[in-house]
Amino acid sequence: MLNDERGLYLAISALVVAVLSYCRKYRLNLSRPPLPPGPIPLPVLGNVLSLDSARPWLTFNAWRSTYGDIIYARLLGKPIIVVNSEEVAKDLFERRSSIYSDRPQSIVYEAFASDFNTGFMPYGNRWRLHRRIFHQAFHQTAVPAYHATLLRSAHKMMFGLLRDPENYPNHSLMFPLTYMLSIIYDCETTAKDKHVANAITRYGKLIVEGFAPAAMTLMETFPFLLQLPSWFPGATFKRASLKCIQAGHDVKEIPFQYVKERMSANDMGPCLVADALNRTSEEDDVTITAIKEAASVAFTVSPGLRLPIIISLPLTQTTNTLLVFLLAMVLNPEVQAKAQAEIDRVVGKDRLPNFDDRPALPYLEAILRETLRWYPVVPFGIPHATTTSDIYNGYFIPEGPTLSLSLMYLNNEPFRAMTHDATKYPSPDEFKPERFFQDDGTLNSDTMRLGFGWGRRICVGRHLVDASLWIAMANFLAFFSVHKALDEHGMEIPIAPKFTTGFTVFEESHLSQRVVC
Ligand code: HEM
Repeated sequence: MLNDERGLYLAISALVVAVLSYCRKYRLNLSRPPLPPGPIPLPVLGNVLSLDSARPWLTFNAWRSTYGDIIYARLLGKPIIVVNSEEVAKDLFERRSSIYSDRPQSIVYEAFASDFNTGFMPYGNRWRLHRRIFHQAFHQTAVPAYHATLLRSAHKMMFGLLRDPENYPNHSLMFPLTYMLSIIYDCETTAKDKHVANAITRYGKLIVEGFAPAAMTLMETFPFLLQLPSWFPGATFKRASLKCIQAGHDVKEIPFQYVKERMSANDMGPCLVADALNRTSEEDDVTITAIKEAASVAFTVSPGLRLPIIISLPLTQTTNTLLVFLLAMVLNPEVQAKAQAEIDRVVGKDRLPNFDDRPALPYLEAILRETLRWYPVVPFGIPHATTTSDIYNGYFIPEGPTLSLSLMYLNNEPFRAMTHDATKYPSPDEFKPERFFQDDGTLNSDTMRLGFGWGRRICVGRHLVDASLWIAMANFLAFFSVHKALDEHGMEIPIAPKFTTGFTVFEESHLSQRVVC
């Protein structure tokens, strides 16, 4: 009897709490400003059925014309906020960066050895430590220390192109891999150092295989799939996860031990890991772990990469930008010729360009900016999330990790909408480096940093990327040209630019281009 009374009492209490909490939520909903406008969601599915999954930017563009620059939608129960203009992006990610610098989390990050990736990490102390390590190595005034390495890597790419011009996408992949291995681990891509490169390649391969976007959605929807024992029939995700975790451990440890051993043998040149270790006490385990993790981030991979060789995401982005540059050159031979004439005038024909030539080559500078504008290769950016709720322009922006306030859904077409905003960039689809010049013939102040994100999560590698792309483009144009390939009758094969969809885009029309010296 006593038990029954207690049970009844508990049930009534639970009911009262539930009703009160519902009323509180209801009152709060009534008293708070409205959510941003957006399409009406279906129960459970949200707006997922109206989304073009292969080309979500088409849906976002359609929504944009109806709902404006900031849109609220739900995808399978997950709220997302689509930011559709540069102005709103700056307001939120820069002016209110203390609120909008988190990242949405997923249970698959840890299961697929991606939780140590700075780009996916929640806003907090571990992320701050990573950013500090990157900042020390890659801030604007640190980058000239890498000029010699970048130049050497560009020359290596040129030798590759000279020997084997057909294979230029591959040489464009090797270029960032060569300089990054050197800058981070003082390691060459030679046979002697193969175990470092092998650990990186194995990690990349396993992540790309195991971390496909469809599998990721399945695991997020049914997290128990990751709890199954690995021997369980059909537990493929679990087995893939275990392999990735091992490879994730190796990709941090093997290159790190390589640096430590060479430091002990006094056989180490300057590099990110050695420099960071020299600044750190041996007992500071937290920082040492962060050094291992941050160093390997340059070699981390994302879902959906479709490339001839799997290297990392940051390096792939550099390669993809170079391939966009080559596409722009083959489609705009007059731009290529004008840049080559500038290089011939400033550098002459007896040597190759180096970084000292940069201020005297404004047209090449404009080509670099126009390449970043014409086709940004990280069309979705990386999603941001809020740490607290906010009110923006009269709209309520909810708090919480499920709020994916994201460049992700902002970009590709919307992001291209920013870089293709006809009021800022007239005739936006045309490749016109001239748009970056002022009436007096000098370059304007628009350095196209738009493609590297905003605020506290802005790309840490942007200054290095800028220097590496410039030196690669300068050396390429000084020595090579890219033209349309010829068919068996000697006629030019027309080029139809084709880009992969996904997190990072890869230009695929290279089969109808040829590089000549
Ligand atoms: C053309 C090449 C590259 C492009 C276009 C690019 C672009 C981006 C973008 C759009 C973001 C997201 C920024 C945001 O959330 O607002 C990002 C983040 C990041 N990038 Fe890059 N990136 C490139 C190369 C690199 C390289 C070479 C590195 C190597 C160090 C790198 C390291 C990172 C890291 C660590 C983050 C995450 C930052 C954070 O979450 O705090 N990126 N990048």
